[in-house]
Amino acid sequence: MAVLKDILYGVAIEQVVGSTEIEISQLQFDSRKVSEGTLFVAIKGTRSDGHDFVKDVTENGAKAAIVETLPEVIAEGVTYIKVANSATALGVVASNFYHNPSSKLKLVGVTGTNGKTTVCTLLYKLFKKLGYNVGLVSTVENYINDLVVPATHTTPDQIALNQLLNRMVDAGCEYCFMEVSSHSVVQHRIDGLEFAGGVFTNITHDHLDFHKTFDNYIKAKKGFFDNLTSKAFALTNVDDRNGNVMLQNTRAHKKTYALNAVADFKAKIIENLFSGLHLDIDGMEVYFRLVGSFNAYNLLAVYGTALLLEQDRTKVLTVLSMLTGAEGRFDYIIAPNKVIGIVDYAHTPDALRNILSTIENISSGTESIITVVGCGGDRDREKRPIMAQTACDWSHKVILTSDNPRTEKPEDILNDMLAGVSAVNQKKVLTILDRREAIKAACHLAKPGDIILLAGKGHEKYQEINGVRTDFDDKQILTEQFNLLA
Ligand SMILES: CC(=O)N[C@H]1[C@@H](OP(=O)(O)OP(=O)(O)OC[C@H]2O[C@@H](n3ccc(=O)[nH]c3=O)[C@H](O)[C@@H]2O)O[C@H](CO)[C@@H](O)[C@@H]1O[C@H](C)C(=O)N[C@@H](C)C(=O)N[C@H](CCC(=O)O)C(=O)O
Ligand SMILES: Nc1ncnc2c1ncn2[C@@H]1O[C@H](COP(=O)(O)OP(=O)(O)OP(=O)(O)O)[C@@H](O)[C@H]1O
Ligand SMILES: N[C@H](CCC[C@H](N)C(=O)O)C(=O)O
Ligand SMILES: [Mg+2]
Repeated sequence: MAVLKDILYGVAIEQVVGSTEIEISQLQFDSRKVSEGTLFVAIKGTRSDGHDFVKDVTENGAKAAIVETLPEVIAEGVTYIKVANSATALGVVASNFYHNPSSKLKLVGVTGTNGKTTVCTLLYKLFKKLGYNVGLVSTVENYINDLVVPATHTTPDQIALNQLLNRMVDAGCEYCFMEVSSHSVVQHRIDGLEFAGGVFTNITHDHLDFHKTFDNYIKAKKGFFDNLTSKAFALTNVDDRNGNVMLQNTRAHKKTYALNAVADFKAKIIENLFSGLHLDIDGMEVYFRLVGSFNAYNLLAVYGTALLLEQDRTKVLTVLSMLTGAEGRFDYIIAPNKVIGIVDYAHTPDALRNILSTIENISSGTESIITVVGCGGDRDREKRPIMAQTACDWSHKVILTSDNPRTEKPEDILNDMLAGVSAVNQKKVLTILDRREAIKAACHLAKPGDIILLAGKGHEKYQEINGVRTDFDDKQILTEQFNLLA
């Protein structure tokens, strides 16, 4: 419970109709979940407009509504707060309602097309091992210290996020590492939060269905840094061509990391092996268990963040050298007949190219690389032909299959992918709609020593077809198939 006036603190109010001295029992932006005493926040979404439900919610017990446009009929006993942006207002109100949790711990946000989960998960594991109570907000799962809280989004909505952060504060967490998706910046899910720091990994092709242009996508990521305060740090990858763009208008302390460019935190790859990376990191030679040159960037981002959070350099590197990455990222198993299977979450062209070039670099050159890959439905269509082409360019055999078709026809997605397969590559490609059958086929094709890459689903435990999620786990299916191989 809270008094409306108190939780409106910091909201840019344009007009108030009714009393703000009323008790609020819960916050809600979904009319279907309103109960007695709710403060409803009307948000214009991608499919509908919350303002269309303001009348319904007041009939169902809502006592107040935050709106961008006042309704024609003002219900008696209901308070209306008019603002310019209700999603931003929700961020501020949710923060107040849950006692401003982000100001009570050190919250670090990580943004970028790829590497967010890896960097946040490593930071979470590192700070736990350094002896702190820590929270994690990530695509795979959220953590309140040791307690797992299932994740629904990469970055939760304003209410879920502040509620989660509040539980972290109650559990004594001193740090929280969270992924900041570009959707969350544009939809103001992170508004009202106080960040101790922001980290940028990279930006490459993805989510153009939502952002429409690459420029808008860059602006979305930059928006996160633009809103950091002068007390925060902004750590960016300056080997990425847009790394410096993130720092252009930020008030935060600007810090950089790179393998190639001049930067505050530097690393060099000494060896990149199947067993892990051997790096020179700020003049110290360290072995890490993560594989692939892209992970040198992730490790460097983690190292830089830990130092900016005033941790001891030697302790950080010692712990970091023992850590494994996030579930479903370069997760490999070896069959009894010595076929190697790798499950990875590469679901963008850049990630797919990185993972396949890593596999090529660490393979002996005599084995075949068999890639099983699909593209998500109701998501960026433009990446589909590019991902198929990338798979062909770096593999000996490619099986195109389904990866969460959602509400789209799986055949249509495969046709979009096939458009990227050149005439010369046609003979490499098979299309098998059913992902389980595609994995089985890859296992049948593989000879001892060959490498199978299952890309795109990583940790996911479901396949979403026609809006229905059924149990599906790439690694489990691969393990079953491997056990059948003599
Ligand atoms: C495209 C997108 O991002 N959609 C998110 C968005 O929903 P929306 O804009 O479509 O909402 P809408 O259906 O148009 O409704 C608008 C408003 O009316 C309200 N409403 C609607 C119907 C009704 O009967 N009553 C009612 O009150 C809704 O609650 C909402 O407040 O706001 C919702 C509430 O915060 C999110 O749950 C929803 O995420 C959907 C499920 C989603 O799939 N999002 C993905 C694309 C996403 O966010 N991904 C990113 C990153 C991915 C990555 O890691 O690369 C993430 O952070 O997870
Ligand atoms: N720094 C990086 N640069 C490029 N590719 C990377 C990097 N780190 C990881 N990848 C690739 O991207 C995939 C996804 O990594 P990760 O889950 O860490 O990214 P993410 O940014 O959290 O993705 P999402 O947007 O889905 O939340 C990995 O499985 C790997 O193939
Ligand atoms: N968080 C990303 C993950 C995509 C993973 C892939 N398996 C897919 O379903 O497209 C998204 O929602 O776009
Ligand atoms: Mg993620």
